Amino acid sequence: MNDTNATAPLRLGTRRSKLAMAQSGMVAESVRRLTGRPVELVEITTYGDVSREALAQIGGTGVFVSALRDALLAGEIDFAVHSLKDLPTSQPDDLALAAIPLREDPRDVLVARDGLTFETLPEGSRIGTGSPRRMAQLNAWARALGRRIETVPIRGNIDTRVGFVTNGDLDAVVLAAAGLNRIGRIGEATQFLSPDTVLPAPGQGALAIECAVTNAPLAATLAELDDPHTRLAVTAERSLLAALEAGCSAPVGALADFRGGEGAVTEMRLRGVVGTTDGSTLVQLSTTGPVPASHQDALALGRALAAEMLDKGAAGLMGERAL
Ligand SMILES: NCc1[nH]cc(CCC(=O)O)c1CC(=O)O
Repeated sequence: MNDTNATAPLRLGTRRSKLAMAQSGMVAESVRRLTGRPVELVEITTYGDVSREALAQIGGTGVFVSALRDALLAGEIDFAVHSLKDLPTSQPDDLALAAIPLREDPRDVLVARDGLTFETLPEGSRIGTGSPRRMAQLNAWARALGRRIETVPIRGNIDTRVGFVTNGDLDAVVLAAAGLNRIGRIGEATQFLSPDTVLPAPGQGALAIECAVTNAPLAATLAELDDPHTRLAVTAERSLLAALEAGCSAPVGALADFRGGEGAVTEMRLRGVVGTTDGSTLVQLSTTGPVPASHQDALALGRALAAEMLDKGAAGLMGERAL
């Protein structure tokens, strides 16, 4: 590792996409401020970047992360930044999630032509998303409004997906607010989708900073960038996902948020949804209780809500692999 020389640059492994570079750049700046050491970006190509298959069909989780993890374990880089929602729920023993910084907006947004919203899009509008979770909830929403929409499977980076609207191929696309914001295009969102209607992916909007467990001094330093409430929230969300035995491409949404009085946070609410991609069936549940006192308590909360969802028929919906 690099810590033998306290002035040597720290090597931050990153994917080449605009989003990954933006996220890595933000974290690099924080780590520079924290350590006083230079941080060097090392570009790495992952399978998720080169594959042309629909993400839901590649089958495995973590297509964006394995090459970064290989580089960490090979000692080619010192740390890596991931979108937490792209990380598999099981953590390898030899890698540490050293920090989960304060999460930004977890919501999905609509980017529609002509400033339209979900409610003002004309009948039969074509809405692009490659995510079974988004399809299920958009179709359920349309059914509830007595409206007809068509969800169209797309993939590609954020610029490509927004491009389907600007070039006139689609009426709208749905994206994560956080990603759009990080690449400087949040101004093009025409509607922020309330989690009451569309729950985001578990961990959406949060970053994960990972390093090798053997690099204990670096892990301890990076831990200063951790936000404990964000970590509790995403731990519960990901525990729910794991307990439903669902991968990152499954039609599962989850969001934990905090409530309290007089500035003090006292309660955490966890909401979860699973559905069929046609939106004909959604199992959506919520639980609220004291802020989990530990990582173990957050895991237990996610498992408990998942068990309730399975009781209500979620198991039958998990088998479905979208498109
Ligand atoms: N699926 C890819 C992906 N992974 C993370 C983000 C956005 C950033 C985040 O959620 O932190 C996106 C783009 C999107 O879903 O629109």
